[in-house]
Amino acid sequence: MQSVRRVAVIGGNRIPFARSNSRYAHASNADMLGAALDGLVARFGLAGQRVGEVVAGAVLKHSRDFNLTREVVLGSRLDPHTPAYDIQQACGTGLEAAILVANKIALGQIEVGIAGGVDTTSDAPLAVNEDMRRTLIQLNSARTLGARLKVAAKLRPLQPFKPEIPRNAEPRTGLSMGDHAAVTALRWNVDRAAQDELALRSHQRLAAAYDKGFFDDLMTPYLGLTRDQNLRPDTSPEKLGSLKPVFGTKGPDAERATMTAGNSSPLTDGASTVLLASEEWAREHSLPVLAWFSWSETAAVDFVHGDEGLLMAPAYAVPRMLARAGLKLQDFDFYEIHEAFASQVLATLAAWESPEFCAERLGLDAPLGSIDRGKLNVNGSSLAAGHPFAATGGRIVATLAKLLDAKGSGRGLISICAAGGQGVTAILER
Ligand SMILES: CC(=O)SCCNC(=O)CCNC(=O)[C@H](O)C(C)(C)COP(=O)(O)OP(=O)(O)OC[C@H]1O[C@@H](n2cnc3c(N)ncnc32)[C@H](O)[C@@H]1OP(=O)(O)O
Repeated sequence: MQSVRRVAVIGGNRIPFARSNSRYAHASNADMLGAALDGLVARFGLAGQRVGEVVAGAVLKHSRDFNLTREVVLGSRLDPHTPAYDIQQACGTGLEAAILVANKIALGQIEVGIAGGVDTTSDAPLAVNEDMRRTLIQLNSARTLGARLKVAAKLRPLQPFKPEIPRNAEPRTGLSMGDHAAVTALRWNVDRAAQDELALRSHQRLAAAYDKGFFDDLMTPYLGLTRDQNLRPDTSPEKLGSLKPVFGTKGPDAERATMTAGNSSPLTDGASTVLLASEEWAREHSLPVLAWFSWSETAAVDFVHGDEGLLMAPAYAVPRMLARAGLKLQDFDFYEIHEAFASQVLATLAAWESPEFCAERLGLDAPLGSIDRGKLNVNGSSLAAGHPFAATGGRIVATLAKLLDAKGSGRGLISICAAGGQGVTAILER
């Protein structure tokens, strides 16, 4: 096997993210991923080229989209001989796709690849209920009129019309992501003011990045949007402070609920793509390297039987990755911690500062310590940009790579929590 090679992040392209049921209400996952990919192909002159692999995914997708990514590639200007496939690791999908592509490049299996992700909650796959589904399948395979009538007789009036609507909830607990995060917020004493402050900063920083033109070469306008629709440059501590809690509002701790629509990421539609390549490929194509994709780690927590917290897996993944890379938590110029909820970011930082957590859960002699908050999500994150689940990883990789390129040297940490108690993390270097 070939020895490990350096993996270059060449650039990214996404479409502006839209609020659910708004500007992209009539766009499908294929439309949006196609738009993000078309922009990437145009930006890097990839039309007609056979790329080693395209890996992407969607958390919510229709059954017709069994290999959404391949369909999107076939509809793109890439050479149709480009292999492509879907993966799914909830909100970690986009970053995990980048890790898969990076690993193949590192091992010399491919020279260049594209990672991506897309999601829409506006076009969520509604299914008919279980009884109706089975009956329809039987009806379709019944061979004679008599057999069909027999199956059709099983249909009860109105019953067929009760759909199964996908819920943003954990199958094993029935709790939403937000309600899980609310339990963790209490466990780590994350207060409301700190969450609102993080949210405010996210909006201010994203707005400033747009004003500076930071996203000009990372984004393609789509369906009339040129900026993320959720961005509220005019939000204020007063407005954020006036919003009512929406998660953790039931049960004995309802009075202590702190999570609102302002300090939670919104339901969002959007897509992103990232171009990764070997150093040689970048040189041959005269494309500059923004950053190197150097380390990654995933972790999972037992949120069903244990008290680790559904969205706390990055708190475990990052220290493992640091140990392998021989780095300290403070050895970074940028920290990109996905803002699923402000409370999730703050609980993760509190865990790394906690001597008890670091000793008992991570087996460390000393806590990881605190980070320079000025280096955290410097161009905003999901609270302001929105969070189309599988597209968030690509947004973050491209953003961080460009930040490192602009700085000229340094290191950035990516941390993404995901449903199912998983966390996907990575390090980019320049
Ligand atoms: C691993 C992971 O990433 S887990 C995360 C997965 N994602 C999720 O779970 C999504 C969580 N989010 C949600 O479910 C929804 O967005 C909710 C429940 C938080 C909010 O939904 P909605 O109530 O539809 O949100 P909406 O956008 O209407 O906001 C509610 C109100 O807050 C206001 N608001 C929201 N954000 C802000 C802000 N930053 N500043 C000022 N006002 C705001 C809105 O204007 C609206 O006010 P109005 O009622 O006067 O019109």
